[in-house]
Amino acid sequence: MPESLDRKFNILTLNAIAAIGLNRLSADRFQIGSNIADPDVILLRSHNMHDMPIPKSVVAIGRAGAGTNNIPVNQMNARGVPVFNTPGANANAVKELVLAGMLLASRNIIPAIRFVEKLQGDDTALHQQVEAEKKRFSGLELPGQMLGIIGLGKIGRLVADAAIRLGMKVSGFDPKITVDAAWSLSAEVRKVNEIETLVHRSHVVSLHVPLNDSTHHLVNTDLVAKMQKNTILLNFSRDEIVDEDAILVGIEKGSIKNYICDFPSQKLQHHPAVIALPHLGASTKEAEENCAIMITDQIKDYLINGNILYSVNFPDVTMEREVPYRTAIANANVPNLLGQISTCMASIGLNIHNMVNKSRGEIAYTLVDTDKPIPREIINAIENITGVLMVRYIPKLSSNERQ
Ligand SMILES: NC(=O)c1ccc[n+]([C@@H]2O[C@H](COP(=O)([O-])OP(=O)(O)OC[C@H]3O[C@@H](n4cnc5c(N)ncnc54)[C@H](O)[C@@H]3O)[C@@H](O)[C@H]2O)c1
Ligand SMILES: O=C(O)[C@H](O)COP(=O)(O)O
Repeated sequence: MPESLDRKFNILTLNAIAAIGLNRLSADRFQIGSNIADPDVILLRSHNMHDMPIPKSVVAIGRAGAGTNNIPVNQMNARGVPVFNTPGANANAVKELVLAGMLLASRNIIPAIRFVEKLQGDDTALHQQVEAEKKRFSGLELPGQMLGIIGLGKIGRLVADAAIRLGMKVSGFDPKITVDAAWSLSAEVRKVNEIETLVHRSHVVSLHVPLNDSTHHLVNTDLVAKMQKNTILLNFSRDEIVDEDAILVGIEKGSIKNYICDFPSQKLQHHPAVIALPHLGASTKEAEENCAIMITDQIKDYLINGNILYSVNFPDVTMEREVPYRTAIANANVPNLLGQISTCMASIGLNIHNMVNKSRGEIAYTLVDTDKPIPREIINAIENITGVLMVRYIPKLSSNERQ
């Protein structure tokens, strides 16, 4: 058995990943560190990978979290490298911060706290100033207010459920909603087909979309102009989903009462109507642990069995192991590649025991189990087929073979 089949997998971490997750990768099979050469896998949270060279050795990238805009996913497509994330694992943490933001804004809590901090005098003086000035911070209650949610995925749905329980009315806009997400949505969420209509009807608007070309500056001057007077706008998704100049104009003109976000910027810093948190949405012990457990389990199953679950660029592909000899192939989604792969295997009389092939956009992924081991020259021949992007031969080694 070639040495390379029995070596440890190298895992490079670019951010701190909760130990409860990393501990699932046993030391006999995985070497993990923040300074590992020739990594098989890169694990990260928000580290920006766009400007770093990604070693040729990398066969997967695991994002312990939801957003993958910090990862060059298109570049990985071209290399046949799946990028994984952890849908839903930090959704409750974000939901709680959205609720906090909504309450902070609707009850004017931040300026009220600042007012109290500046009070001077003895208790009698403090009491007099409090009672004289508290009307400045009078707020609104949430029941009956309309919350408009843009993006009804893992987080948007939880925000909708919580808001309904608080007595709010909820509308949602999500032209790309998945069937699963639609099934799990409360029947009380009113579907709105145009984003302009949604913001026009809402007292509070919350953004829960990924950042990509189609959502960049989704909230722009035109959309802000459609908002009701005194809208509370929450952005716990990504900074570039809003045009910050449009936010400032909206505040100036009175259509935005408060902008609450998780992404501080120089332009918005110190603005009295802006509440900015330091990207805290997923920063709870529970979310960090959920994400770490989920991503390490996905990566382990991919490295050892070739199975893919929750990738943002590859289809979900899993197959039970009935025989030890498995090959995983990533290729361009073009005609006749499967035929060429099976011809390669048949050329030395290899019998295919089981096979699964799925495609997603321009990528296809195949798991092939054979009754016998595959010689290196056949793997090389498959690698040389035009359109094949990555081949991994991942036999399940017996304890004898592993020694
Ligand atoms: N602040 C934080 O710490 C934090 C934590 C987690 C996630 N996030 C951000 O929140 C985003 C959403 O997370 P999620 O877990 O809910 O993801 P998700 O994939 O479950 O949901 C995203 C939803 O947005 C919808 N969508 C896509 N484009 C849209 C568009 N143009 N208009 C309306 N809807 C659109 C999709 O159909 C999907 O239903 C992440 O991509 C990430 O950027 C931030
Ligand atoms: O997309 C996400 O999951 C969040 O933005 C969380 O990012 P973090 O893992 O860096 O806190």
